[in-house]
Amino acid sequence: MSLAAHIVLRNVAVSFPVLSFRDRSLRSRFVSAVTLRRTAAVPHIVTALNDVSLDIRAGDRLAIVGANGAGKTTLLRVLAGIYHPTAGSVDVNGRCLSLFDLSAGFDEEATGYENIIRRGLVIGARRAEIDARRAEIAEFTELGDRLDLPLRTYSSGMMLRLIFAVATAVEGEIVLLDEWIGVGDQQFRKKARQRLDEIVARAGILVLASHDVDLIKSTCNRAILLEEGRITAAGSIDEILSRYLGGAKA
Ligand SMILES: Nc1ncnc2c1ncn2[C@@H]1O[C@H](COP(=O)(O)OP(=O)(O)OP(=O)(O)O)[C@@H](O)[C@H]1O
Repeated sequence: MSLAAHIVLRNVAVSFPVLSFRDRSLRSRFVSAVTLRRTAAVPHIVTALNDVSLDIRAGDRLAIVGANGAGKTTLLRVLAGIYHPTAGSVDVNGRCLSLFDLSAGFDEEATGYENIIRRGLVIGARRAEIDARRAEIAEFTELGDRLDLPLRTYSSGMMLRLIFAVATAVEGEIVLLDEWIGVGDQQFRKKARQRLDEIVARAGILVLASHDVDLIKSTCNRAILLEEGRITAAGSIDEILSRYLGGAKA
């Protein structure tokens, strides 16, 4: 386990400027089309994270808990360096392995082999590292010659095998996960689960954003509750889960 890994967030905010259209009725769209007048776009700011401060140290298995839209994925993306905060500071010390946003980096027209490289770069691997592990990744997928075919010809189970094989061939001191990736058929699932367990055991830090109470309880040792982009509680798993589940026994 890496003892150097740590993450410090201070007063982090993430906002998205979006344009919304106040009146999208059929009538108003017809009038706009006939008069060539454009429907007024209304600028709007969505605040996904607000004033988030957090210290995560080696040995922490942190669960991010919260309702839909609370900001969990946005927080993972900030930790992964995909989003830069609009306010506050983010200090991530250690290499991140991003095992969420499963479809990011894939190209439907590229072959399985080409996609191994694309996806590897997206999750944080270096090109030389992917090249060195190409054969091992290919073997883990058990897809054989199908790796020479374009991704659009893959079934969803085959696609998941590829995603998982790439993800687990790369080491990370900090592992960022949303759900435990449930992959393929029974035989592959067992092999995948074992590999993921090893990765998590080796990681200095695990951050897991999930709605799965059993997974959180079996994996994490501390938790935060996100509500409308803010951390409203931090503490033990039982404490945070019972608060999240509305006082029901977790
Ligand atoms: N790219 C974006 N543009 C505009 N708004 C966004 C964007 N990404 C996220 N949001 C908004 O930010 C808020 C937090 O979204 P986020 O995906 O982080 O929530 P979440 O807790 O992961 O939700 P879920 O449990 O449903 O996956 C939501 O209101 C969402 O609509």
